[in-house]
Amino acid sequence: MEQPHKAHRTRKSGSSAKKKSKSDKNKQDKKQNPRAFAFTSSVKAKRLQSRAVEKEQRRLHIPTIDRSYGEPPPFVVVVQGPPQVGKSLLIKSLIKHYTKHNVPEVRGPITIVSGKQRRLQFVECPNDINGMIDCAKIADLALLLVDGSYGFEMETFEFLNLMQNHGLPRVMGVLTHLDKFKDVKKLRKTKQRLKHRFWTEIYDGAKLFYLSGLIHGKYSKREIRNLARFISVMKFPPLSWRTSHPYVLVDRFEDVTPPERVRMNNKCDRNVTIYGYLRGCNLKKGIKVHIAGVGDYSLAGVTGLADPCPLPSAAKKKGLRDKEKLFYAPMSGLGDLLYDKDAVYININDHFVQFSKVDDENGKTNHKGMDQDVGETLVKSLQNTKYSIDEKLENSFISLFSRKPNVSSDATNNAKDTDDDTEYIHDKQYQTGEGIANGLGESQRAEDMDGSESSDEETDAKNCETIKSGNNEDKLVEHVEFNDGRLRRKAIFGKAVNHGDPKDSDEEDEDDEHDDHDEDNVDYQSSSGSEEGQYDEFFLCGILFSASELVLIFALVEDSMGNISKWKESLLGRTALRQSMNLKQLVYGKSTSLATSSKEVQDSSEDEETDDDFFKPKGEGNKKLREGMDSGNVNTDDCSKFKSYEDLKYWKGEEVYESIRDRFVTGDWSKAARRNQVSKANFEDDDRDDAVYGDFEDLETGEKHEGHRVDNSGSDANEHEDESAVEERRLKKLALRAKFDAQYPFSLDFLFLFFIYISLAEHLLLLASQPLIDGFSMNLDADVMDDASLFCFC
Ligand SMILES: Nc1nc2c(ncn2[C@@H]2O[C@H](COP(=O)(O)OP(=O)(O)OP(=O)(O)O)[C@@H](O)[C@H]2O)c(=O)[nH]1
Repeated sequence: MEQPHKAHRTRKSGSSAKKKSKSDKNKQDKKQNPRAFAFTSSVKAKRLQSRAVEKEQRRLHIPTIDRSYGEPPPFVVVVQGPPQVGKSLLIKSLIKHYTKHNVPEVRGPITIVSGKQRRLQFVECPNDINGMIDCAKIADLALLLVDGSYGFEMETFEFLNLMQNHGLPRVMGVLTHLDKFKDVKKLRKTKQRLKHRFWTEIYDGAKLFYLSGLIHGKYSKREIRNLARFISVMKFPPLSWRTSHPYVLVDRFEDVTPPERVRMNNKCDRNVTIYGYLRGCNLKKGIKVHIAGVGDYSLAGVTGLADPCPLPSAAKKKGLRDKEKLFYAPMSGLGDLLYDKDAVYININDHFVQFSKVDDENGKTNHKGMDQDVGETLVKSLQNTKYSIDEKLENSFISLFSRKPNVSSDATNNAKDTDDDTEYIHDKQYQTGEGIANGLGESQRAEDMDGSESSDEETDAKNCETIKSGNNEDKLVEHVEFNDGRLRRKAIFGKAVNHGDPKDSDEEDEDDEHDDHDEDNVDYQSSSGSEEGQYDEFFLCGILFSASELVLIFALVEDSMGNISKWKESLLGRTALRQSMNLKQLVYGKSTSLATSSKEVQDSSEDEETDDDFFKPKGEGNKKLREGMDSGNVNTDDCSKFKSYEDLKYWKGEEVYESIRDRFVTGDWSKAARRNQVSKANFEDDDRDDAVYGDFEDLETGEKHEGHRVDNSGSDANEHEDESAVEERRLKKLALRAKFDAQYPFSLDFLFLFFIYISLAEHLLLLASQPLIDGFSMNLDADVMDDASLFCFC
């Protein structure tokens, strides 16, 4: 008989029971059939909604009306960068990518068809300011090439600035020469730093491409493809000024002046035909045109020609056929034809030409025993030259000024120690803006590069006269140096000075230490022992002392410091020259007082060996000046005025004090009246004296001038009458006063004192009634208190 199985008993305790309860709980928590992407919390829902709205908002733009019709002209891609950065190579690589053709030389604009609806015209920006200005005017896209191994150079920022002034087109950065970095870590760091700087200068998130190096003398195909794709899909918003003005980028021109006219007069007016795509708006016949670098001319006529590089047919198909990948580069010698100003050249590839290079080692030709022809030798020697004249000229440069700065021998040694092939020339400082594309409203200051390797920084600090002030991050310092056999103008921002040689990867590990060191370097000018510190001191002195004193002080410092302070000589001279000349001096000439004071300065500087003379109190000079005035030294202050200092009274005398006192209520008025009479009499006497001096004889002409003599005899009687009247008045006054004194027994003095006492007594009473400090009161004598109360109540 079959026994029934025992029913499974679920565990109530133990590990398996625990596990079971846990899984049951999870099952309960999980919602049945939850909907994908549906929100469960209201907060999350709100957040999602606001994010979606923001995204939508960001997509909205002010609509730009594109008024162009027909086939759009090719977009101009300007490739710009400092010399030898790889501009030509990039253009060649891009053209190779788009058209599968090799361009032997980049000359003039090169037009290519890059897509079904798009043509591009590549232009290499020349390395001169005029070329940059012209290119900034026409660029739809600017590819800014930067030598990554060296850092930013001034050309880049100059061009950015120019573009900003002409309406900023699309800008993309391309870093080259990155293969010079041996250390990956350092490469990564440099890339990051340059990217952030680029963002700071243009706008946050501006595109920066990296070309990691050369493969068989060309950039990597993958990198070029990426760059080309980016250019192909890029949108070029029309710039308003350009769309309303017609302009032509000339890609070919021909001189069509009749040759006979040129033969007759080489400097006759020429007729030139120019070819190019018309951009902006329509061009009218007879309109005045400006040819960049040439001048203003009137157009004789405009003709529409067949498109030399047409867009492919509009048939619906994917991509371009090879046949449709057209390009047009009339100045670059493409298609073996090169158009020049007055000629057309046919280019024959080198491998078609057989040069007879069969010379032996000694340079003698084995011509089957025959002697070599002179002409043949000349041709062969021409063939043997390694570089053409053009190349030689390009590589050479004329230096008008001595390149080496007058640095101290120590500094030069230091520079040599750290970097042998780098010679620093000078620094200039610029103020960069808050970022070139501020107008776009999207630029934000990215975090500044953190300073890194400072091995070269020390040399920078020593060799360059860098003037730093204010916010260092905004300062763009031009740093001219001799590097790689040519002059380069490095752009340095604030504390991020030289980011270093890509080869010195060993130093990278010590970054942190160097960071600290960097900061030290930034502060080098504030260190007291440095020359910069002394420079500050100089200006401090300039504020505290007048120019003449400054000269003296420096003379003393000069003596005590010997050769150390030699650098101040020029400053000293300049300060002495810059002694301020005021308007009065310019009009009336240097007054004698100044002359004397400067004489004094000279004298004292001559006697500067004696310290006693030097340490004179500050007001000494002024005192002497005053003495000079007192002794009747006229014209000391203003030549135009005559001021006799003898006439002035000496106000500090006891007598004068008394006379003043008598003029107040408390004084003796009668005395004052008497004194007045005396002074008046004196004054009249003086007048009489003046009258005596009034007549004189002109010795030159023999004429005699008589002063206005006043006949006093007639007026004597009147005088006596006046005197008696004054005496009468005085007596009257005295009588009045006596009467007043009789009425009021207190004199005025007494009344005055009386009022003072009253106010004092009030004060005392007040003090006595109030405890001074926590329960302490003033213990005053009972008599004093009585007196005080008496005063108060009377
Ligand atoms: N190692 C290395 N060399 C490069 C790189 N890019 C360019 N070069 C080399 O730099 C040299 C100059 O290249 P070009 O394309 O003539 O430079 P450029 O800017 O047109 O020079 P200019 O027209 O004289 O201003 C060439 O020998 C290139 O091979 C790079 O990324 N790495």
